[in-house]
Amino acid sequence: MRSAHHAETVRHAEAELMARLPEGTLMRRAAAGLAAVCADLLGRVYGARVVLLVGSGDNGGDALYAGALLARRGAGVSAVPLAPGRTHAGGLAALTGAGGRVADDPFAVLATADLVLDGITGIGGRGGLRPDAVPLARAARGSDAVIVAVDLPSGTEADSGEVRGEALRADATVTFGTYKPGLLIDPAHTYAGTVRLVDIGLGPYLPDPPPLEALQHQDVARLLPEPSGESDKYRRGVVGIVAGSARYPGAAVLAVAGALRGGAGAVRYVGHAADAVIARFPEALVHSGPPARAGQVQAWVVGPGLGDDPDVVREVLESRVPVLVDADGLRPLDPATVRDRGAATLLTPHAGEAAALLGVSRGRVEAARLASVRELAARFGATVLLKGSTTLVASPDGSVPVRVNPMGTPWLATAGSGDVLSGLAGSLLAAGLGAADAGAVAAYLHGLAGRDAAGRGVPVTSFEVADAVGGAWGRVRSPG
Ligand SMILES: NC(=O)C1=CN([C@@H]2O[C@H](COP(=O)(O)OP(=O)(O)OC[C@H]3O[C@@H](n4cnc5c(N)ncnc54)[C@H](OP(=O)(O)O)[C@@H]3O)[C@@H](O)[C@H]2O)[C@@H](O)CC1
Ligand SMILES: [K+]
Repeated sequence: MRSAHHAETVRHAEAELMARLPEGTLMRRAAAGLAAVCADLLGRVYGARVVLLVGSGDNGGDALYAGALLARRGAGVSAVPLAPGRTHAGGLAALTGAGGRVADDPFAVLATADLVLDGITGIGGRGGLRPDAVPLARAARGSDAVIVAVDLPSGTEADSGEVRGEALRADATVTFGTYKPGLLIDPAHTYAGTVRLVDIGLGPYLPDPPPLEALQHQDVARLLPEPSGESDKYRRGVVGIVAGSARYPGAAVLAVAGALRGGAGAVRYVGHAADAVIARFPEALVHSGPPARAGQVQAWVVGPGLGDDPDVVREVLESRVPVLVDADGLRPLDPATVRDRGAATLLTPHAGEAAALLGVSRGRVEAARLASVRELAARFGATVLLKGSTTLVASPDGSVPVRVNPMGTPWLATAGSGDVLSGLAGSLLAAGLGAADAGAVAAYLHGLAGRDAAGRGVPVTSFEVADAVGGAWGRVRSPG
């Protein structure tokens, strides 16, 4: 599991740890880890041209100490202070002592740099880059240099992943002590490049559980349902899929495709696309409805391609089993009805649907994904999976960590992809996973399957993604 903590929490942990250590130890640890990553990226340090963009705080200090270490190994290191007079004094002395210098012409050194370290702001930064930093960030981006952000890409918000203005686009980010939420959540995530964590010993001082976490293979493997020796198909769970319409039969077929790969013992389809479903998946049980008469299920999925059918959504929500509501099912949703349910509810909106539920613009949801998913979960008293390239899963209890899916891929932004995901997550619900686990595991497998299906670098269809889920499941179980 990868954990992320907010800036304020990191500061508290840092203060506790620093009280036990000689002054400057943490910054030296951070700088050593940072310099090691830079050396790795450069391949050959001797003779490399390194430029440090140095802000007024400790983020700049980290860059200066790391620059000093690289200078000692023979790199030509130039510092560009953005707030001369407020530059970290110890760091600047270390750099000049090691043979580094302050650049006379920042744009000239940036034009020929091999590596640029972004030490403008870290967890103390607010808002986007200030006007004086913007041309420097652009010059760095316009050069051939590898750009390494110190702790965070400057201009991104550590706690929320928001980008309020211009920010520096890095190829890699070296972060200290713990991940910051912004490194894992879009839009800031896309500015961070590859993220490397340097352990500076903060672990014992950070709260557990964290506010945000990202599953990894072994976490998903632990959560996957496992049929026991006595399982028959009904004990393994039946998932009911209420989806599709005469107009959109394809959504039903795709949701069933996802559900068949999610570990439930059987898939019961209810609706107007039964012929299309059975033609493609003869193993599915089909019923023309209504859902209450279709037979027992351990979880329902309602919504993909359903069209306008508020009555069927209401009927499914009245059931006593977990319900996943997606797509058209989200439109008629009333918070009180969902809050009053006796079983778990998992809502799976994309940004546009989340915006409609919250009564805000889609742009607002996309800019503030973490706040939006939390707000929805609180308002509906439900687990909410907000789709996107960094899918988030929030629980109704705000003290439970929000899960961020690290496996997203832009290849999944394709028609029908969400239908497969909802079937898959519903199947995991029927197999007995809790709503947050079902959502996070489904997003993970779906992302991995999307990456696998697009492995040849060609566009993928949603069926191909569904087909790749089995392989993803196997790989998570036995990596390598
Ligand atoms: N905590 C830890 O465990 C460890 C922390 N370490 C490191 O310390 C970093 C945090 O350092 P920090 O607190 O000095 O803040 P930092 O991010 O350098 O910003 C400082 C100043 O920048 C300014 N400023 C604000 N917004 C701005 C903007 N948009 N554009 C330009 N400037 C802006 C503002 O000053 P102002 O100009 O407003 O007076 C603000 O006070 C952390 O990220 C990590 O790298 C490691 O060394 C070891 C362990
Ligand atoms: K930075």
